[in-house]
Parts: sequence; structure tokens; C-alpha cells
Amino acid sequence: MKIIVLGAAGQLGSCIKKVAAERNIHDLLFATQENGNILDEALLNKLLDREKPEYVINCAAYTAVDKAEDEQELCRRINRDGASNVAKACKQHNASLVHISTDFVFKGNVAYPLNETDPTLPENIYGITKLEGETAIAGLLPEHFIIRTSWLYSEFGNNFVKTMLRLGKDRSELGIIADQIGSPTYAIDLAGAILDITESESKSYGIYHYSNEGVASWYDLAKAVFDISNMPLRLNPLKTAEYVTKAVRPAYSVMDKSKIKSTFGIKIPYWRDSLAKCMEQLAVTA
Ligand SMILES: NC(=O)C1=CN([C@@H]2O[C@H](COP(=O)(O)OP(=O)(O)OC[C@H]3O[C@@H](n4cnc5c(N)ncnc54)[C@H](OP(=O)(O)O)[C@@H]3O)[C@@H](O)[C@H]2O)C=CC1
Ligand SMILES: Cc1cn([C@H]2C[C@H](O)[C@@H](COP(=O)(O)OP(=O)(O)O[C@H]3O[C@@H](C)C(=O)[C@@H](O)[C@H]3O)O2)c(=O)[nH]c1=O
Repeated sequence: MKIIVLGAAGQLGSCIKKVAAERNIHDLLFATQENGNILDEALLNKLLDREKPEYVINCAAYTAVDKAEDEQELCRRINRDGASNVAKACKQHNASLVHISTDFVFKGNVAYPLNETDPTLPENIYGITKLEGETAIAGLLPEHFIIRTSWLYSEFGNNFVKTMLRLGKDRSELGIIADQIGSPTYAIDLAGAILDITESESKSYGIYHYSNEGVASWYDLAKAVFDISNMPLRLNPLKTAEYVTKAVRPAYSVMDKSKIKSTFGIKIPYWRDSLAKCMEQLAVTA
């Protein structure tokens, strides 16, 4: 079964590459911006024409949440128009699409785990354009799996866990927001779930939520990182108002994962267990 992974040089793309190799799944083509620019419709069509994939996994996105507030046009082109281009190419070539979206499509003003039908109301440009991408795909291609995930980290790319380890080397104390609540997700676990879905060849298309089990604040996540790595840093819990950022982030964006678990039989690890695994990998590569 042929699969094309777009945005393959990013964090999640790299995790899919690693998990696919571990599982001996070899019929994947990993496309970067060079040979799979999602803003270039002709290039995408040529790629799908040549490879004739059953699935396209779109990991390509604009993910710089604060910078997006100053680069709205570029962010929208990639997250809305790029997603739409990918869906059109899939439609033309009879491929199913696995597309990745975010918890930041929610406003975050309710304190219960959000399911796939709960109302969306993104508050920053990244979230707004990701939701526009979801809507564009749903309107163009019924054969889609849109997987909303949250707080991705891994041994690859840029992420909060690696930022903490970098800052922790030079500082004796850090202030971390403690009133934004979500679910950290090891991108390796998400990569495994995505491959479970493609391997299942299921036709249960639609939106799905996936994160690791459990909930945490950014403060909890940072604390766990420094505890696991035995770094004696002083962490100060902050209120959102005390740590000014360009983009507004949801106060509560925990997602209900019942649908993905019951539809595909996916087992989801607890976030702290997965964090420990990632830290082991980071220690090996350090
Ligand atoms: N990171 C997170 O915490 C979360 C991410 N997500 C979603 O998960 C997905 C994967 O995220 P992640 O891997 O962390 O993000 P990364 O930023 O690590 O990877 C995104 C990749 O997309 C590439 N890209 C950008 N523009 C284009 C383009 N025009 N054509 C092709 N490729 C392009 C980037 O290339 P380059 O680096 O060269 O610009 C980069 O390699 C995204 O859809 C994101 O919105 C959802 C929730 C949480
Ligand atoms: C570096 C740092 C961040 N923070 C806060 C700011 C912010 O509220 C939170 C996370 O900051 P970051 O900028 O690392 O993470 P951010 O880029 O906001 O992470 C988001 O990325 C996008 C792509 C998603 O889709 C989301 O699910 C989510 O993972 O931590 C502190 O409180 N102290 C610090 O020292």
C-alpha cells in the first residue's frame, strides 16, 4: 500500500519515518517542501500521478503560533490553501487523506474533555487557519481523516520539551504558565496511531481527536521534564497574564479520545510514561 507523507522533514513527519521503519512498513514516500510543496498544485498533482498512493498523510503546516500573528497571510496560505491543494490532488487521484489539526481550534473556555462535535472557536491565527484547512478538506474530499492533536513533543524538531531542556541548561529558575491545561502528546505515539489507521484500510472517515492520556498544565509538563532529567531547577507557576505572548492560547483544550479508540481499537499511553520514553531517546542522542 503506497503512502505519501507531506511535510516529512518536520517533527511528526520524522516520527512517522521512524515508526514505519520499526514496523517494517516500507512503501512510504517522504516528501519535503522541495518535492512536495503544498502551495504548488501542479507539483502535487505530478507527485500523485507518478506515485499513485492510496493514502496521503499531510504533516505540512505553518506551526509558529506567535509568529503567525505577524505572518497571517503566509500562515493562511499554508494551513488553509495548502490543505485545500492537498485535498484537491487526493480527489483527482483517488487517494484518502490523513490530515493533522490541532486543539487550538477550540476557544478553551469549557472545563470538560472536548469531543469532535463540540463547537470550535479558535482565538489565534494559527488555530483559525488550521480550522479553515479542516473546513476546506471536508468540503472537497469525503475520504479524509482529520486528526486533531495537542502539545506535540519528540526527539525531533522544535517543541516545548526540547525548549525546556535548552533553557534549563543556562537558567536556575524558570516561570511557566500553570493555568493553561491540555494533554501533552509524544509525536511517536501519534505516528503509530496514524499508521494504525492507514494499515486498517478503514473507511470510517471523519474528524478524530488524539492526544496522550491524562491532563497537565505547561508547568506540570516542564516540572516532569526536569524531574525525569534530574535537573534541580526552580520552577515558578505563572498565570497566563504574567507571561505575555503575541497569540492567545486556550485555557483548557483537553480532548475526548473515545471515538478514535473505539473506531480503530487504538490504545493510548499516559503522557508521563511517554515523556519518560522520549527523554530516554533524547539522552541517547545528546
Ligand atoms: N507541534 C505541535 O505541538 C502540534 C502540531 N499539530 C499539527 O501537527 C502537524 C505536524 O506538526 P509538526 O510536525 O510538529 O510541525 P513542524 O513545524 O515540525 O513541521 C511542519 C513541516 O511542514 C513543512 N512545510 C511548511 N510549509 C510547507 C509547504 N508549503 N509545503 C510542504 N511542506 C511545508 C515545514 O517545512 P520547513 O521546516 O522547511 O518550513 C515542516 O517540515 C501540523 O499540521 C501541526 O499543525 C497539532 C497539534 C500540536
Ligand atoms: C518557553 C516558555 C513557554 N511558556 C508557555 C507559553 C505557552 O503558553 C506555552 C507553550 O509554549 P510554546 O510556544 O512552546 O508552545 P506552542 O507553540 O504554543 O504549542 C502549540 O503548538 C501548536 C503548533 C499546537 O498545535 C498546540 O497544540 C501547541 O502544542 O508555554 C512559559 O510559560 N514559559 C516559558 O519559558
